[in-house]
Amino acid sequence: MTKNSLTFFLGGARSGKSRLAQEMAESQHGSLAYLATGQAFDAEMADRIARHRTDRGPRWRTTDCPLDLPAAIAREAVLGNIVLVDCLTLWTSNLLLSDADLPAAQAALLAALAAARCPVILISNETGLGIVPDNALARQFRDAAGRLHQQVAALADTVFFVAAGLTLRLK
Ligand SMILES: Nc1nc2c(ncn2[C@@H]2O[C@H](COP(=O)(O)OP(=O)(O)OP(=O)(O)O)[C@@H](O)[C@H]2O)c(=O)[nH]1
Repeated sequence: MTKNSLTFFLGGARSGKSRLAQEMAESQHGSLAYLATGQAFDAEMADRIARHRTDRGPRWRTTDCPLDLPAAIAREAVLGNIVLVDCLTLWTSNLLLSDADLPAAQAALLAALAAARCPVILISNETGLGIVPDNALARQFRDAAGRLHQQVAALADTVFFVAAGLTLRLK
């Protein structure tokens, strides 16, 4: 990982991608910034978030950014921290559910990533491998996530696909 490298971990739910991404960040010297897009809408998610916080330990500083992820990346980049974004999937779904301008938000994210002068590691769920969802919102989500993944992967220096705790290097 170089000073301003961009690394992208893409994989299924519970594939191990968060652990692998965290280990990569923790192997570096420097301050660690965790940008969380998840929101505790119910007790199960609150519980999961609490466990993740404990597992990450005191070296990490966490910022919640369910919507304004590009600004959060820009702030951390100024500080020169190692930035881990978990995850683009929930960010996309948060934007869709809040009726935000998705193409504009995605363009702002790509601009923030291109401008960042610090190592950034991004995590996202590959949700596009199943059959066509039968509701319109799910299809909109799947298409938006797929398009974003292509753009992030094009910008990234390194891209891993994660399955069963193992990585396949795509780029
Ligand atoms: N708000 C908030 N969300 C968090 C925090 N820690 C983790 N999360 C969210 O938890 C989610 C990841 O957790 P899981 O759903 O258990 O992981 P997963 O991606 O399915 O599983 P793996 O592939 O094994 O990483 C991400 O969407 C994060 O945003 C936190 O401190 N605050």
